[in-house]
Amino acid sequence: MNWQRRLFDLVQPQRGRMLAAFGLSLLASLASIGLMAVSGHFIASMALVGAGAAAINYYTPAALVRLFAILRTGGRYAERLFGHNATLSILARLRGWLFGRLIPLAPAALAEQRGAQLLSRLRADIDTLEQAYLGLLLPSAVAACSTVVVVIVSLFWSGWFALLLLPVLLFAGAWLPWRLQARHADDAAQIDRDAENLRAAWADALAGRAELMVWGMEDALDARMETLSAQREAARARAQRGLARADALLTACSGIALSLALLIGVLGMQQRTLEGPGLAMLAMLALAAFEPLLPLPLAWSRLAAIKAAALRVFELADRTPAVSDPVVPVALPKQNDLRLREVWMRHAEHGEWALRGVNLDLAAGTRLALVGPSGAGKSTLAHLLGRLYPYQGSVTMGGVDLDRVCADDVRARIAIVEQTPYLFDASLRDNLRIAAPDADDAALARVLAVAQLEGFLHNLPHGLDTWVGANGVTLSGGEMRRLAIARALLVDAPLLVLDEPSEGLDALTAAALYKALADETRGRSVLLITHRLGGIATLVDEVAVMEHGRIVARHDLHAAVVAPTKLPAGAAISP
Ligand SMILES: Nc1ncnc2c1ncn2[C@@H]1O[C@H](COP(=O)(O)OP(=O)(O)OP(=O)(O)O)[C@@H](O)[C@H]1O
Repeated sequence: MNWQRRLFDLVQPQRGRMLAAFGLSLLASLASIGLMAVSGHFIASMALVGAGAAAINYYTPAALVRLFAILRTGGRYAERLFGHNATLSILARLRGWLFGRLIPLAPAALAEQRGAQLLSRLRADIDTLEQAYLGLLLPSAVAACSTVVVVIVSLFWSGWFALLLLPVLLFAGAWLPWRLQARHADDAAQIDRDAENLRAAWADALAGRAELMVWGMEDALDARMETLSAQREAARARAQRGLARADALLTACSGIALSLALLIGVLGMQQRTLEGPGLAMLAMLALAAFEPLLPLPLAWSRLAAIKAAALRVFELADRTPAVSDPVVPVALPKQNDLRLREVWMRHAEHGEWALRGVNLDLAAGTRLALVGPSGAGKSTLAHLLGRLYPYQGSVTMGGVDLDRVCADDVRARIAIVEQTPYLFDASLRDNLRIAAPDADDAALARVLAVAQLEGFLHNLPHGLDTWVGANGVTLSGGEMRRLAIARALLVDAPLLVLDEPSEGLDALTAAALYKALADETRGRSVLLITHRLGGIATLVDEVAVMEHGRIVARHDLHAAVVAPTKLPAGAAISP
């Protein structure tokens, strides 16, 4: 299906609003043309009456002038109202639809997209698509229908005039805008590319402004932005010149049409087939016929950007989620024994394997620390358990493969605290309630206390209503991580996976955290991913060592001393 058809199908539910806006816009346009034509006729007639040349019916044209004037003014107002209403509904529909498509894609199927770029591009693309109706389709449809009506009306006055007017209108209303957009398609693509690069550079510069200042990179970034802006401005100037030329040609065409009207009118008067008022009316009609065509060059210059935005949005929306729920999902049994057999996983389709045949048994109630050098694949294992990436091999819980279970069911059994958790630009309360929307303040305070944030909460003037800022910008790394732990504790999951929970914490707080977590998760399984082995014996009973995507050793912490060669360099266990 081509992009126009898909876009049209998508906005189908708004067709009532779109049709209403079209009807009103056409009414306003025809009323405007009618007003000019009847006024021309009326003024010329009145002049002739004044010169004593004729007597006329004064009331009908005067009433028509008033009617057209009212319709034009009212129509324009209602057209704006309905047009913008239709556009906003289209925007809401497109945003909702795209959001629904993108969420299942994250993060695996969007792995190669930079977050800032994706965000800025989507915002801009959806805004561009919004113009497809109000900025392109509506003016084109109104211009086409108005032209047909003008030509039919002209036929009643002069067949010759209609015949000669038609090609001029077609040239100005169809050929000119089409030629303009075809000629400047490259410029439009360049403007589009530069705008996207500029937006991404801006987003990066804002997010990484501290680094840029520390490393003195502001000048380099300024220079890059200047180059991009200059390129974009040059393309815009070329496109503007093209637009100005098209506008000038359009004005020239209306002059030609006026000349034709006068020529044919004068000839008609000589042959007594037309009178003075008829000539004035034809002249005004010729001029007014170009009014609906005036927005077309600008409207059609948007086509390339709209097409590019639509193709990008559809390409993204058409991606298949890397992990999707099975067609016929199986329920998880009550048992919570986790077993991994020969599990292989990578982050991108043709990328390096991050897990290379992992075998791991985690019987219900087991508390295990997963240690190993950086890049060994520990966090990847956590992602796998969160059903965020596809894997090969077998991962079962209670004997049922997680592939056969709905991701939501898996996440109700396995709560994961990411190494770099994400906090939303919302209050502390809202960030916690993502995990348990019905949790009351007492429950939130309780899990915050387990996460050793009781004092922190106590010192906040706005308590749970405190705004944490975009990605928890107002919090320290350690506070963010503990907030994420508190969030995970709200889900009473039988298996808790903690990725570096003590990172950024002083030794005393880390020890208190492990102790509180041990009490809180009594009877449940814990998988603790960590580099810092100090104090872990409070929380876990066993240690597994991971290297190059495999588990290479496993030891009972309370029974044996861990083989030093299998621990990351510099690590030492102190119970
Ligand atoms: N999103 C990603 N896309 C591509 N490759 C990734 C991604 N995340 C991790 N990797 C790669 O996968 C491998 C395993 O990374 P992982 O984060 O699981 O290691 P880790 O043992 O948790 O390391 P650390 O202790 O430093 O957190 C690494 O080679 C890493 O570069």
